[in-house]
Amino acid sequence: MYIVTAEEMYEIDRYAIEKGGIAGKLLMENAGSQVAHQIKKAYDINQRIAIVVGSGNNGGDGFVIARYLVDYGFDVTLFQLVADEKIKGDAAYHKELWLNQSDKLELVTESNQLKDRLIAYHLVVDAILGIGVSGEIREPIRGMIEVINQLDLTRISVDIPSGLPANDGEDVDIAVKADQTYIIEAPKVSTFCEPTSNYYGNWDIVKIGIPTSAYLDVASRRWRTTSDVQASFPNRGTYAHKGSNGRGVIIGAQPTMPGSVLLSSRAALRSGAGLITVATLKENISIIANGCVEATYHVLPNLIDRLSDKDLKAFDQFDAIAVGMGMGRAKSELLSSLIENLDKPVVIDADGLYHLKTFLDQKAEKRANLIITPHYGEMAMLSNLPVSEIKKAPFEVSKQFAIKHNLYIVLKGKNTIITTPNGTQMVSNQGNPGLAKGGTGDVLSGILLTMIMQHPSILEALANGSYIHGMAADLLIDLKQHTEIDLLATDVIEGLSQVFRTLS
Ligand SMILES: NC(=O)C1=CN([C@@H]2O[C@H](COP(=O)(O)OP(=O)(O)OC[C@H]3O[C@@H](n4cnc5c(N)ncnc54)[C@H](O)[C@@H]3O)[C@@H](O)[C@H]2O)[C@@H](O)CC1
Ligand SMILES: Nc1ncnc2c1ncn2[C@@H]1O[C@H](COP(=O)(O)OP(=O)(O)O)[C@@H](O)[C@H]1O
Ligand SMILES: [K+]
Repeated sequence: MYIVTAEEMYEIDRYAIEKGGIAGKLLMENAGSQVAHQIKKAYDINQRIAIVVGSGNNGGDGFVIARYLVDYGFDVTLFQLVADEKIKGDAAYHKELWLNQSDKLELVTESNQLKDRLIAYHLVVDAILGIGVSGEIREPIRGMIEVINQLDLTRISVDIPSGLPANDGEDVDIAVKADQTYIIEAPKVSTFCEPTSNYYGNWDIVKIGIPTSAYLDVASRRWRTTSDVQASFPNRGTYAHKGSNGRGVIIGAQPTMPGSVLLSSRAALRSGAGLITVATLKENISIIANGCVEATYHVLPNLIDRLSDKDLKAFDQFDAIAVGMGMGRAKSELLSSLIENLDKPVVIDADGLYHLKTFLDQKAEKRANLIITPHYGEMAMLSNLPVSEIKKAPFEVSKQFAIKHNLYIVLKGKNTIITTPNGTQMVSNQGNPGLAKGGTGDVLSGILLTMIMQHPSILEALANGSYIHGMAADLLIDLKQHTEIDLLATDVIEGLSQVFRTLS
C-alpha cells in the first residue's frame, strides 16, 4: 500500500484518467459509493446524517455519499457551504444526480447558521476540503470547522479531515477532529505524522479502482501490511542449519547496562537467528549468560579503543553486527574502527548513535549497509534539528539524512519510518504505548539483526522487523496477556512466538 503526498495523488489520479481511461466522474462515484458502504456497515440506520460539502472534488464525493446513503435507508440532508457557482466539473455533475433524486440540499454560508442546523443531527460527514487545501483556512469555512468540532456529533471525514495538510512539514491551521476518516485510495503522508495523525481518528482506506501501475513511477513510500510481511518473510528449508539462519554478533554494554545486550541477544535468537555471539566486557558475561544460555560470548578488553586485528578477524566471521546498546557515551573509537574495517551490515543503536555522530561526515562513502535506529530524540541529536521539526516532517527529514549520509534509518515511534539510502520509505504502524519503556529499542535491534541476516533486501528486513516488534506488543494486549501499563521489553520477546504463529 503506497503512502502519497497531495501532489503524488493528483499525478496518480491523472494517470488513471488519462492512461487508464477511467473518467474522473467514475472515480468520484467509486469514492463516494465506497465511503457510503463503509458508513452503512459501521453506523446505525437510525442516525440522522448531515453531509457538509465544499467547493472541490471532496465536496463532489459528498454528493455521491448522500445518494448512496439515502438508498441504504438513512435520513440524509446535504449542506452546501459554498455558493452554487463554485461547484464545478465532476462535483457539479454529481450534485445534479443528487438533485435528480432529492430536494434535501440546503445552502449554508455562515457558521452560526450551520451550528443551528447541525444540532438536529447525530453524525456529520465532512466533505468540505480534501487534499486541495492550501494556505490559511479562510472564512467562513474556518468558522464552520470550529462549529463541527464544538458540537456533540460523530465526525466522519472523507479522504482527510478538512483543513489538515496531506503532506509533512506543514503547520496545522485548523482542521476537523474526526472520529473516523475514510481515506480515498491511498493514505496521505500526514496520516503517519504525530502532529497530524490524531485528527484522523480511526481511519480506513477505501479503494476506488486506480491501477497499481499508476503508482509505480510516482510514489516512493509504502505502508507495511500483514500480508506484505507474510509474503516476504523468509522460509526455513528442511535442511536449514544454524549457519543458514544467520550468525550475528552484538557488541555493547557497560557493566551498568548488561540488560541492554541481554535483551537484544534474546530477541535476536527468538526471532530465529542461527547463532548469536555477545561481545562485551568480561564482567558482564556471567550476568548476561544467566539470562541467555543460547548465546556465545566474546570478551572485549574495553568499549573505547579501536578494535584489535584479532577482534576484527573474529567479527568478520559473522553475517551482520548490532552495536551500541548500553555502550556508554564516553569517547570511543570502537565503532569507527568497526565500520572502517568490516563491510558487513551494521545496526547502530542507542549510544552507538552518539559515537557515529563524531565521524558521520567521514564515514566511508562506498558502503550503504549501515542501519541507524534512532528515536526522535536521537534523530534530533544526529541531525541538529529540534524534535518538533522532525515530528512535523519525519519523512522529509529522514529522506534527506539517509541520502546525504548514505545509510538506512529506522526512525522509531508510534509510526516507525524506515528509509533507504536512496530515499525509498516504508512505514510500520504496529505497536502501542506499552512499548514506550526502556529496553524495547534493544529488543528491536536484536530483531532487526536477525531479519537482516535472513533477507536479501535490507529494506524488507527492517520493515518486517519493525512490524513484528510492534505486532508482538499488540498481540500481548489483544490477547489480554498484558496491558499497556505492565508490558515489559522481555514480554515483547516472549510475544514473538505468538507473532510467528499468527503470521504463518
Ligand atoms: N480524480 C480525482 O481527483 C478524485 C478526487 N477525489 C476527491 O477530491 C479531493 C481533491 O479535490 P480538489 O482538488 O478539488 O480539492 P478540495 O476538494 O480539497 O477543494 C479545493 C478547493 O477548496 C477551496 N480551498 C482550498 N484551500 C482553502 C482554504 N485554505 N480555505 C478555504 N477554502 C479553501 C478552494 O476553493 C479550492 O479550490 C480529494 O481529497 C478526494 O476527496 C475523489 O473524488 C476521487 C477522485
Ligand atoms: N507510543 C508508542 N506506540 C508504538 N510504539 C512505540 C511507542 N513508543 C515507543 N514505541 C516503540 O518502542 C521502541 C522504543 O525504542 P527506544 O526509545 O530506543 O527504547 P530503549 O532505548 O529504551 O530501548 C521503538 O521500537 C518504538 O517504535
Ligand atoms: K474532508
